[in-house]
Amino acid sequence: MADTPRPIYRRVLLKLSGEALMGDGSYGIDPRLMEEFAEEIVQVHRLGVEMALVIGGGNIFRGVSAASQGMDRATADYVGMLATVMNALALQQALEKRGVATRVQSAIDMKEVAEPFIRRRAIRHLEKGRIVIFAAGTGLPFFTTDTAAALRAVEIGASVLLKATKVDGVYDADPVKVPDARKYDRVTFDEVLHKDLKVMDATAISMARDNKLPVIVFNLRKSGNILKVVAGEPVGTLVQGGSNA
Ligand SMILES: Nc1ncnc2c1ncn2[C@@H]1O[C@H](COP(=O)(O)OP(=O)(O)OP(=O)(O)O)[C@@H](O)[C@H]1O
Ligand SMILES: O=c1ccn([C@@H]2O[C@H](COP(=O)(O)O)[C@@H](O)[C@H]2O)c(=O)[nH]1
Repeated sequence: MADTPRPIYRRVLLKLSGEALMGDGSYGIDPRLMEEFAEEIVQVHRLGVEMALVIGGGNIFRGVSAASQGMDRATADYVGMLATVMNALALQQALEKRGVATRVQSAIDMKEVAEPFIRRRAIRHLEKGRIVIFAAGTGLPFFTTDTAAALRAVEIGASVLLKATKVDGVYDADPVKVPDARKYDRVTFDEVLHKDLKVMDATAISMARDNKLPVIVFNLRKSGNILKVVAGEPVGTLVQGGSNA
């Protein structure tokens, strides 16, 4: 029997791609995938890792796309933030089915479905072993859930920001558009910014850099990857400060 993985982090912020939830569909949530992701998150949580989650909304609505078709950008962004609340509630349900206590905290007040975001309360939930899902991004238009993830990670004192997405790391060009793009095992925040590598937005990268928060970008669609990353296995790309030597 395989050894139980030993986590190297005490508290993590896991950012889940909304788009990855679509699976092979073109919109919404693939229920089978949601169950798979929830199962893996619960396995990591059972290792004793304090887990906070941020989930994107790209499977339902992206403000910038709607704005390009004529919708007012701020309004479109509020719709996008509400989309992340839908994903958060669906994920909460999938986690709680597995017997884990969770709390959703929303950056936009909606007391019938979620707690408001209160930093000290979120930390207390984590200390009590609850999984906390941060919904509605930062609560502000013109931002993204990647920035919300970096912000919340810093606020709760997470040791690392894990960006679980559709690609298996940071490349020297968008691998979806450039088939021979080369993947980095490690890259600095400054390189990501200077080369304008768009795997995460610049605000999120700057916030992580300024607060010395390491970021690991990896593929959510490869089963077992979250466990591997938390156990310190070299999966995806590590983005951090300093040199890559
Ligand atoms: N240099 C790069 N290296 C890796 N991926 C890149 C790069 N440039 C652009 N990308 C794109 O960035 C995407 C990941 O970021 P994006 O913010 O769009 O998605 P997400 O955060 O996974 O989804 P969501 O917004 O739905 O939560 C990848 O799908 C990839 O095509
Ligand atoms: O702080 C935030 C976070 C998100 N938005 C809007 O929501 C959508 C979905 O989030 P993704 O990060 O793209 O998954 C985003 O396109 C924005 O429109 C926001 O305004 N502020």
